[in-house]
Parts: sequence; C-alpha cells; structure tokens
Amino acid sequence: MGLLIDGTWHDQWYTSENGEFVREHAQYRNWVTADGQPGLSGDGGFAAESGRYHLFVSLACPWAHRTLIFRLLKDLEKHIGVTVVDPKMLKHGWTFSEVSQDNPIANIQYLYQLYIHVKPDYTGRVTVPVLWDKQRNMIVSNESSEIIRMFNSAFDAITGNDLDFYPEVLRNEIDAINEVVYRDFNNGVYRAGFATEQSAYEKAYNQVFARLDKIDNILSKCRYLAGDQLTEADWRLFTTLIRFDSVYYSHFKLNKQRIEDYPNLSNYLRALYQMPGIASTTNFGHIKTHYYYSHSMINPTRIVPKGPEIDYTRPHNRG
Ligand SMILES: N[C@@H](CCC(=O)N[C@@H](CS)C(=O)NCC(=O)O)C(=O)O
Repeated sequence: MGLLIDGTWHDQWYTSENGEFVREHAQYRNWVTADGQPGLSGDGGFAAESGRYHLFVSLACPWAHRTLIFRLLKDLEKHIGVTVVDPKMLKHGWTFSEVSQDNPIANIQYLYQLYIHVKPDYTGRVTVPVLWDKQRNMIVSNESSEIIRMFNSAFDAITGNDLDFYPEVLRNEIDAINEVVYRDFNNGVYRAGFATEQSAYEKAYNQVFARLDKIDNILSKCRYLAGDQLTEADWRLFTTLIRFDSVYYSHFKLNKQRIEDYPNLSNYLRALYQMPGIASTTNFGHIKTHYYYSHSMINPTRIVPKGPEIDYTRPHNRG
C-alpha cells in the first residue's frame, strides 16, 4: 500500500491526524455526458460512446463495487470493459495479476503506472475505481459517486435503458441521505478500522452504530432509503453493508453487532443482494482476501478468516 509523490511510488501506510484516518479527494473529476459537453466538473470532450471507456476495479472495494452495480443495472456491460485488479494490495499497491486482453494499456503491471501515464508527476493515492478513456488515453474520473451518476444517464440513448436511480424529484432527499451515510457509514467504517488512537476509533464506532440504528428504523417504515423507490442511495449503502459481517465487524473492530442482527437491515440487504445480477458483482473471496491480507498493519499474520457462513440467498420479508 502506498502512494505517488511527484510520479515516484512510495510504499507507505496512511498518515493520520490525531489518529484519525482522512480520505483524500479524488483528483480526476471529468464527466462522460451524452453529447460530450462538460459535466459538473472538469473538462468536456468525453461523449458517451460504445466501447470507448474502460473501468479498472477491485472486487474487494466498496467504491468500485458501486460502479460495477451501475454498469450492470444500466446494461452497460457490452459497452464498457472491465479490468479487475488482484485482491492483494501489497507494496506496489493495486496490481494486475494476469494480463487481460481487455486491458487498454499494454504491459502495465501496477495501477500506479496508469496514473503516471496520464500525469508523469502525479502526487496522491492511487485508487480504484478508475474510468479510462481509450480514445484519449486518459483517466476520465476516479470518483465512484460521479461515475455512477454518469452511468445512470449518459449512455441511455445507446443502451435504451432509461431506469433512473437519481430521479429529479428525489434528488434533494437522496443527496441528504448520501451525505450522512457516507460520513457515518461508508467512510465511517474506514475511520474505525484505520484509526491509530483509541479515541478516534471509538468516535467512529459510535457514529457507525448510531447511523445503522437510524437506518434500521427508516427501513421499518419504508421499503427503501428514499421511500418506495429504489435509488442510488440504496446501492451506495449496499456495498458497505454486504462487506460488514465478513470484514468490518472483525477486521475493523465494529463488533457491537452484525448486520444479521438488525431485523430490517438484514432483510433489506438480502433483498438487494437477490436482485438480478447483483450476486455476480459481489465476490466474498476478493473482499476477505483483500482486507485481511493487505492490511498487515492491522492483521500481521495475514490469516484470512474462513467464516462467517451467512446465506444471503435465503428468503427475506421485503416484498
Ligand atoms: N473517492 C474514491 C475512493 C476510492 C478508494 O478509496 N478506493 C480504495 C479501495 S476501497 C483504494 O483504491 N485505496 C488505495 C489507497 O488508498 O491507497 C471513490 O469513491 O471513488
């Protein structure tokens, strides 16, 4: 695990402020749009086209998982290729274990090489997901929350799929849910797991479980987070929920209770998992191997636990 400083790779763990993990902002923020006009940030010139864009993901990563789910839900699999990195993120960071024919750049072994291909003096962390433009040979975006918005609508004319997970009328509500779910849960689990001081860990732990209690309560009254309709907010929650009992509960010391122990959340999680295709985007082998093996600072023996044995395909009560 490491980062690039002026284009040179350094193998180094996260730095923290008062024992608190602080996530770096993504640096590539261009948008693919239907007609190539600029999006909410960055430059224009990234028109939606079949076969032009490629995703680099880790199947372990909850942020990358969002993009795979949207690629599936929006019928983009034929139009956007994928390269999956090795689950073990070791001293060179994310690594390509096999040479994939789909990989748009020949002969690269490490994800950081893609970052310096675009910007030889890049400084920052090298993260997945990455949305790559094969035509212009550059990174469009490395921010998952924006990649899923692009996937939600930019390619609709190509795919004919106009399912909308960010509908105009629910946008304010979805944005408000995303903000607190990101702060307390999606990123909260990392703030607990990567804390290097007791107080930072306990603060994050309390936030995680307070948020889970609130969400479980919402789900006792509503089918989905924003009401009756399945939205982006649910998928953003899902990718952290599905990793919780296998990894965050033990590896990140979030052991107050499991998602399985929440009456509404556990059923909701199974309902989402059982939606067509979603199980195929979820790889518990990569998830467990990545966290337990790569974070030797947290788990120096690198032993990957065998359990838990949870059957996410068993029935749920969510209609
Ligand atoms: N803001 C980014 C965060 C992505 C991110 O942090 N990905 C993790 C994997 S789960 C990563 O690649 N970490 C490598 C590192 O920080 O060195 C997004 O949501 O796309």
